[in-house]
Amino acid sequence: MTRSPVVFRIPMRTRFRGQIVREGLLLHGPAGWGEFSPFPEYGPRECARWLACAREAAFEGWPEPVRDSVPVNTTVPAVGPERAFGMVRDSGCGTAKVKVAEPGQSFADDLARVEAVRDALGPSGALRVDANGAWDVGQAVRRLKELDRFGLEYAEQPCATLDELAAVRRACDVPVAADESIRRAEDPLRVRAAEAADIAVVKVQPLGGVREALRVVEACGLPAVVSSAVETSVGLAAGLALAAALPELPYACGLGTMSLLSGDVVADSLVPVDGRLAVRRPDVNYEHLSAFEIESPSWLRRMQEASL
Ligand SMILES: O=C(O)CCC(=O)c1ccccc1C(=O)O
Ligand SMILES: [Mg+2]
Repeated sequence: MTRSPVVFRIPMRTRFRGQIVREGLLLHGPAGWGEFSPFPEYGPRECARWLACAREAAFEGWPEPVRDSVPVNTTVPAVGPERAFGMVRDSGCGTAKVKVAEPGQSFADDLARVEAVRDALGPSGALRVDANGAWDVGQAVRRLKELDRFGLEYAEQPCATLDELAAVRRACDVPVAADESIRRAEDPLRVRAAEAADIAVVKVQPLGGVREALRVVEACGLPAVVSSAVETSVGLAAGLALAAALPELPYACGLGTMSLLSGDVVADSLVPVDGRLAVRRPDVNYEHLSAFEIESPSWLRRMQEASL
């Protein structure tokens, strides 16, 4: 029996991307549950791809995995150094991604957070930063050189545009990863043509599902880092299916984001153990779900508008 869509609202443990709650809609079909949780600022055109991902999960299921677990990074929001140290130590992950250049934060705050994360990881850990496109080329080059004192694996979206990313790449040794330039682009393949990045960050919801993301990665020809959009374990499972199905997986995935949410809609959450997620698809648990379920005609409308 197919169930009606359910809307959830889950408080975040710390503010992330300026948000304090994560909302979305869960869609049920013969293949299981899918998550439709575009960010508030996304319009119907972008939302159509997010919905395609939920529909693939609910009606088709995913391609066969080629591995049974995947390495993940822990994600460190714009918190103070003590908190950042504790989050990384408690995560058990050997790779950490640190948010930098967030509104209201100074570069001194970023430096202190990155230093604390390096201390928590030890010298053998991998440390990446994500500026969400906030720097201009000059700032990016100077700041990445300074942050690289702590040893950077790569910098995610240091600047907003492809031309800027290409300029940063030419001027600095830290590898560049494209996130928003893939996630919000009409044509994600332009990243490669512009020689704007060394690495492609791929998220299944904004790309339109696991199969579509596999096609984008193949056509793009860059090594992929599979990441979440901070989803419940229903949405994370789709990202995990992509990471499990990619022919090559050279980097830890940004799928260790359950720790950013205060609850989940499944009983057996996709939480990493020793820095890895076992490849599986947890089922919705109605007791957990009911704790976060809300009435929301606006989410049903958002889904309809994304279908037009
Ligand atoms: O990559 C990760 O570690 C987690 C995902 C993440 O950072 C993220 C989650 C939601 C929206 C934007 C981003 C981002 O990478 O900028
Ligand atoms: Mg990013």
